[in-house]
Amino acid sequence: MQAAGAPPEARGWLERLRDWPQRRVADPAFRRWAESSRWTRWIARRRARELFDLVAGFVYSQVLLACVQLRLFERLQDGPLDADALAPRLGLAPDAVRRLCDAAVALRLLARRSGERYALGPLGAAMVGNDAVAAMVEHHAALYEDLREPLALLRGHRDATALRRVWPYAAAGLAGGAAPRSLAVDAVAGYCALMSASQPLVAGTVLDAWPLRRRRVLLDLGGGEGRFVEAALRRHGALRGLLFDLPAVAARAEARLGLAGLGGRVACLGGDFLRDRLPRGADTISLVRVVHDHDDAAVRTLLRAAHDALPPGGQLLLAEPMARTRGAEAMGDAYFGWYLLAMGQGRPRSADELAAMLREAGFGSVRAVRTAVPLQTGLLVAERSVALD
Ligand SMILES: CC(C)=CCC/C(C)=C/CC/C(C)=C/C=C/C(C)=C/C=C/C=C(C)/C=C/C=C(C)/C=C/C=C(C)/C=C/CC(C)(C)O
Ligand SMILES: C[S@@+](CC[C@H](N)C(=O)[O-])C[C@H]1O[C@@H](n2cnc3c(N)ncnc32)[C@H](O)[C@@H]1O
Repeated sequence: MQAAGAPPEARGWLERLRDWPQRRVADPAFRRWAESSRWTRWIARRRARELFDLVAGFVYSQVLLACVQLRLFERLQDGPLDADALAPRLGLAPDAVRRLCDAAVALRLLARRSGERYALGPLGAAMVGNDAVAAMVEHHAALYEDLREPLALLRGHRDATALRRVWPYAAAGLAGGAAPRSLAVDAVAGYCALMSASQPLVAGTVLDAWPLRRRRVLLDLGGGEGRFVEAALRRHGALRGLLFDLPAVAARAEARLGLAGLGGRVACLGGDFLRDRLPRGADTISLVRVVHDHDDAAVRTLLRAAHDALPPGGQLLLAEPMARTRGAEAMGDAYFGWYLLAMGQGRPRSADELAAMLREAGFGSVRAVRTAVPLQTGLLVAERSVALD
């Protein structure tokens, strides 16, 4: 194996072959030739468009944000409207409506119809009633504030990031940060609401991929306000639930699940899953959008504790967006990689890395389960061996 960064002549022929096109493209004279040749210019145009999308990504995001804030997609649900009809409903001048809608058409959020009317486009249609994605889009103000100076983030110069205020348990390791266990109910309200609103991206996808038939008790670790446990209990009438989260969050879950009429089937327990003994009695444990929040040492502690809390044959479901997801690579290492950098802890991990950590924690078998939309969540199911381990 060659050391990374080895000189070209020292590298294997296969690697040099693979890198050859990029070396050619990196030469401005080659690019000039390839842009004008009839055989290659389609590739040049496609690369130009892809690169332009990276340059302009923030602008596109803000067009989407404006549409979400104005509830534009819902307003077009009953049929196309022109700028004059939209203007009073959006509280904008007709020219501003056209500016927004033309941009949205270019991004396939909207589509143009005769009579200068605007209709839902293929991407805008998928946003109608999609409160989960809308909530994510709206909270990105904090992320973008932190990303304004990417090098400061990379160099670790930004302790007081906006995202750390959104996720106060991530600030717990910092000087002056509260221990997660002592966070107040209103300190967790913001992220609990965001997680509740976005849980529809996850719960149905996970439970479709891995129904909890024949499972008796589900313990949802870091279960937030209980949306996942609620979805599982509603699907499986005989299932009972346990929810474990920080005390302030568990209290919110208990109140919400009680109002939802599930108080008799779920117990909500407050504690710190990195320091406290986990409750016993569950044959299934779920970690939904929890592991990527934590650094490797904490994940090892958590997975080992989950393993020890399960009986032989017990199952652990680990569901979260995963790095290197085929077809959604940018979601993992680019989006979540930088989101978690700004948040101050954790990292996205690939299914293979997570599987290795699960085995290291003692699980005898680990399988990757395909979900309908892997961009929204991947899923690993690990089983504690029946034989003594
Ligand atoms: C009818 C005819 C003739 C043709 C139709 C053709 C057809 C079949 C079209 C398909 C239509 C369809 C089903 C579209 C589906 C679209 C979907 C599923 C879109 C999904 C989009 C999901 C998105 C954009 C998800 C975004 C998620 C984000 C940004 C999540 C962020 C999560 C964060 C920040 C979590 C934070 C938690 C922490 C701190 C990391 O732990
Ligand atoms: C990103 S949220 C996910 C919530 C929920 N599972 C979901 O998918 O909607 C992570 C959850 O882990 C909880 N959490 C973080 N650190 C914790 C700790 N040390 N002990 C217990 N819960 C913790 C947070 O309070 C939060 O509810």
